Amino acid sequence: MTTSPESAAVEVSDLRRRYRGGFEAVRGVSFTVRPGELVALLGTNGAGKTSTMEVIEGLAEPSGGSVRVLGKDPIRDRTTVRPHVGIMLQSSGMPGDLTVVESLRLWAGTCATPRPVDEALEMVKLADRAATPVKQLSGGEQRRLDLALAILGRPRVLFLDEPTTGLDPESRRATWALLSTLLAEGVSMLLTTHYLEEAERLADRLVILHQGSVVAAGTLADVVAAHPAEIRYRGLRPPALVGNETVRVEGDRVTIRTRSLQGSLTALLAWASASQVELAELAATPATLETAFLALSAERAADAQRDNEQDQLRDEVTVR
Ligand SMILES: Nc1ncnc2c1ncn2[C@@H]1O[C@H](COP(=O)(O)OP(=O)(O)OP(=O)(O)O)[C@@H](O)[C@H]1O
Repeated sequence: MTTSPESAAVEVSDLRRRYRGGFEAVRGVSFTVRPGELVALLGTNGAGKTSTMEVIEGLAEPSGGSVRVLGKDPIRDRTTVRPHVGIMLQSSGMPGDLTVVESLRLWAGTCATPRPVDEALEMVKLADRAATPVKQLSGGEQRRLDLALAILGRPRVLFLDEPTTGLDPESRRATWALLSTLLAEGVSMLLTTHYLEEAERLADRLVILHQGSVVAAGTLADVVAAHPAEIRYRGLRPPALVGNETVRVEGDRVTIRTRSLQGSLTALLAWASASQVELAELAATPATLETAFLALSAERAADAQRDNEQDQLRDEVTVR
């Protein structure tokens, strides 16, 4: 199966997924994974990441919109697409009585051009656990076996659902290094994670979901640039600085949010020096993915509360 180099590895257009019972978990999601890039799908619990992934992986039908993997429909064209795809679910579901090496051999039998099993074991640093029954693996070792199974068939596209959950910091870094190597070899990846550092390290682009919709997307720089930096200190309220700040004062705690960190900080220090004001515990922090993510969640919660209050008001007016 060939695709032209510029065609997308994954193309998701206006995807919708409604569960039996009527709940719509995915509400018009669109994004692209280009060849050789890693896109991280982020969002709070229940945002719709797994619901989206399952449709892309061909494990569930969409109720609207479309998904293409290597230009094909992952369900209708399953026999063409599946040999080129590696999937790491939240749990592989391998029988617990099989050993690690038996699991890999069993799975290798389903792949067209599998890697040697020993190579896959080395790649995830599980060679010393080859003869261990799967049910005796630790949670982190189980996750590494899941990854070995996903990469065994030399996939062109990898779907990774929380690949480093439960891994210790050293194993997490080893997994990041392995994924970086595969990316450099041209493998395309779509990954979900709750570890924002993982997304910062690995992702070429981010897609942030909230209640089934995309609320932010782009490179890390794009997503973070949409959010202000913060300056905090204890002391007096400052005058207007460069003009685009918002200032919050609680007791003697001052928080300034600004889109021009250098300009605001320079003006603040100049004022403090000229007025001989002390800025105790002064700290300046640029926006990070974490602050952007928390701000997006807080904005959406505030939107939901406002909608709720408006609905209540409307109901009260209707009753009267
Ligand atoms: N089988 C189902 N039937 C009905 N609703 C479901 C079903 N599975 C998931 N949901 C709902 O769909 C929404 C999205 O769930 P999903 O598992 O996709 O979220 P997620 O972003 O992967 O969350 P997490 O980070 O907790 O894994 C949630 O509100 C969830 O309760």
